[in-house]
Amino acid sequence: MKVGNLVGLVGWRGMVGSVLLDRMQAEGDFGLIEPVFFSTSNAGGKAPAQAKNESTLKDAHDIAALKKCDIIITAQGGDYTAEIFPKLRAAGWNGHWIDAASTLRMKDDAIIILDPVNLPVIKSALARGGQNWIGGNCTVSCMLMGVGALYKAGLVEWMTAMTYQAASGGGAQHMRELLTQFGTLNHEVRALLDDPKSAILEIDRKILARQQSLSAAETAHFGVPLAGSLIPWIDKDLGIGKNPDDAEWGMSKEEWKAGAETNKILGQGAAFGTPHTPVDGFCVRIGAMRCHSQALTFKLKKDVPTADIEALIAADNAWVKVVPNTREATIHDLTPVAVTGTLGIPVGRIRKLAMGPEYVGAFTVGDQLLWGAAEPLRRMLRILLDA
Ligand SMILES: NC(=O)C1=CN([C@@H]2O[C@H](COP(=O)(O)OP(=O)(O)OC[C@H]3O[C@@H](n4cnc5c(N)ncnc54)[C@H](OP(=O)(O)O)[C@@H]3O)[C@@H](O)[C@H]2O)C=CC1
Ligand SMILES: N[C@@H](CC(=O)OP(=O)(O)O)C(=O)O
Repeated sequence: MKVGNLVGLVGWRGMVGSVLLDRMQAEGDFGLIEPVFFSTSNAGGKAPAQAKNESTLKDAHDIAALKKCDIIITAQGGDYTAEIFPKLRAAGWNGHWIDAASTLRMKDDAIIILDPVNLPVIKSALARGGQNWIGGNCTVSCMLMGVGALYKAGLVEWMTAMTYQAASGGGAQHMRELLTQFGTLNHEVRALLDDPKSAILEIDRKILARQQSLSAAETAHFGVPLAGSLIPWIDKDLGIGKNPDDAEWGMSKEEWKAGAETNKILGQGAAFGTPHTPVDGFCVRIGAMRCHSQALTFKLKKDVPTADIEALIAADNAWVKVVPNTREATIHDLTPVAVTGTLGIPVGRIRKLAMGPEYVGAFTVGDQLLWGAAEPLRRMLRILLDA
């Protein structure tokens, strides 16, 4: 059945929502829909420029107003989803819910959307009457956009991902806090930096002293200094399982998502214990702004020549780009600075590892607000409108 085009937008003013609106504008999505803009804080206020007939903001808690929409896209956050989604469904709404938040991701009736990787999974759920379409974890989505080809080819026995995740993953306030910390540290040693004869160990000592004395207000969001440091834990502590055989033994929630979501996106068993490809590693917050980077190690099911691996990856989708494994290409093309604000997903450092011919390393970078959050949502909208 043809899906209607009355589209409710919730969370459009936030960081993810703003990136989403920009992309929808750039791709002409607003020409295909009748948008209705909602707000949790400013109902009755002026809707943004993309509004057509509905020029004022509706109340994002008004179930009756939400119920009129054929499709709702939300980047408002998990608390909003947890509160509103069950009420809407309980009120009999059977429209399509497209969501950036993780709340519903692992529900049986939800599909994690990343169509360049799992269009068949999406199409088959749509044919079965699926209505809940949830964006994946940013790190997982960026990783699969880069190396999904190896999974699709059935080559992966297992994979580890060691991540270098940007401040934006925590939200806008985390980005501000990181930059403020950088500024504070720079200010601390400014005079010494300006003097070419000053001693570097004196600068280092002052920086460390300032990092260690940052106040609670200066570390309110990350909890500890991030500028000039790193934090090897992201998202909740899942705690210690009942016994060491528990798959979740000692994992952070971000690390758990790597295995659970990768397998669910691919349409394989999502839970540990069901047939799945083991994916595990360590997730680390670093002082980048909005690109997540990852060092990947694969154990392949067989020895595949490096050139064939590169060719498979390069041919997988329109956004992935293989970066030659040279110093020059790597330092210019395989960094957050090179990738930020683009949909490009470079994959480089592809090489066989010393452990044996089936062991392959790779490094990939992705803008976590684009492929990691906003882009899969607007592409799902287009899939629904085209259905
Ligand atoms: N940040 C990320 O990397 C990712 C986030 N997500 C999901 O998206 C959700 C939203 O994330 P994010 O966009 O970072 O959250 P934001 O905090 O930027 O925005 C969320 C909402 O906060 C309200 N808000 C209050 N003050 C402001 C302000 N000064 N500027 C803008 N909005 C404001 C807005 O709602 P209103 O207009 O109704 O007041 C807005 O929609 C997350 O909770 C998460 O579930 C998913 C993937 C990645
Ligand atoms: N947890 C991610 C960001 C994020 O929002 O993830 P999720 O959508 O899985 O909650 C990070 O901190 O980098």
